[in-house]
Amino acid sequence: MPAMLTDVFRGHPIHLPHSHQPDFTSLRELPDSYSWTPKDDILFAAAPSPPTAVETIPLIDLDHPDAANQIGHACRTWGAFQIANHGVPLSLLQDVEFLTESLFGLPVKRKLKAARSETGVSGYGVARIASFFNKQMWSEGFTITGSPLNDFRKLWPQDHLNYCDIVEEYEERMKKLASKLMWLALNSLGVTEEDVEWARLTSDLSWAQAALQLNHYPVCPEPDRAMGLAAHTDSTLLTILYQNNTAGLQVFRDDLGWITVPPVPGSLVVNVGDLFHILSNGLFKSVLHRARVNQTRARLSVAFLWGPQSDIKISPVPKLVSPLESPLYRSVTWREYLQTKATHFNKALSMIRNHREE
Ligand SMILES: C=C1C[C@]23C[C@@]1(O)CC[C@H]2[C@@]12CCC[C@@](C)(C(=O)O1)[C@H]2[C@@H]3C(=O)O
Ligand SMILES: O=C(O)CCC(=O)C(=O)O
Ligand SMILES: [Fe+2]
Repeated sequence: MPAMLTDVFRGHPIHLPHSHQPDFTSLRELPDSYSWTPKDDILFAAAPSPPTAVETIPLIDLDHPDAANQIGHACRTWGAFQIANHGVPLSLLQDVEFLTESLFGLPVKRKLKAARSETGVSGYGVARIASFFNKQMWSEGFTITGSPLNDFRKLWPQDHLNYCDIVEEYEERMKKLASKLMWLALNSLGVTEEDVEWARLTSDLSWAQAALQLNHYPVCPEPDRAMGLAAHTDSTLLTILYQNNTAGLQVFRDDLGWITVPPVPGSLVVNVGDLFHILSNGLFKSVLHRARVNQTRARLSVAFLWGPQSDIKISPVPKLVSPLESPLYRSVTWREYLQTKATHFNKALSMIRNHREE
């Protein structure tokens, strides 16, 4: 039985105030506990891109003959890109959006019946990274790992099976797409399946696993002072994100500041996660991103967080390490990395970095 994400935080309990989750719709003013300043997050006020900024992450057509190189370039420069012609039916994206809207539209009391436990991964609550900030985020989330059946039964006693079917189909499509994207990106560096031992051993993707994170950013009375989801990198190999038609996702570039990722109907956003940064020996950037909120429109997003089975050791592909240097990172399992992230948050990558002799 492979080690599952479900168990990852068993020894890492976290106390988050899910049960104090407000009914956002009833708040006419931003409570002080939700008002962010640069003191709460040093990047809070970092150069926001002007609304007219022309530069943003590329939109790549997966049917384009040069898609692999375009993806490789985007992974090296932005650590993120959008994709069109990805093969996931629009009707399935609409079903997932409908499910997400229905879930967060339930009364808070009902959602709390499926609250995430202190040592668990699945369920309703605030994002795990909330524990690293003094201020609260203007959002609510629901995480799915493994079967959502138990949680969904609590949320929708009557029609949970329909919702389970949507999740199952979505995850099936996403896992194939994620694998395709990973190989396109690696191929652009000259890396093939022969070079990645753990992926070579199984052809059916059984080396991989995923979590699905549903996010809801309600309408906010003072969006400029609020934060939907604070700046973070994902701990994944890749994350595939569906966003509804309301802007809010921003990615950070040292040279440009925060750049908004405009929603493009039918397309999906792809983020390079920390494990892909490690695997590529630092060539691909894991993108720092966050979600801002909106005064007139609620925002929804669905993140497919994809990585290897918890006990597979990920280390830089030898082909990408110069013979004169040691690999940039030591090897790490997803379990170990998530636990390091749960304790050290944005210092996690530097904690597994090999320090080179000067
Ligand atoms: C697999 C995972 C990645 C994640 C932690 C988790 O165990 C399940 C939730 C994921 C999520 C989603 C929102 C942002 C994030 C940083 C968080 O707090 O929970 C990510 C975690 C991550 O990528 O580290
Ligand atoms: O809502 C978004 O656009 C970002 C969500 C996100 O970063 C996440 O779920 O990890
Ligand atoms: Fe994220």
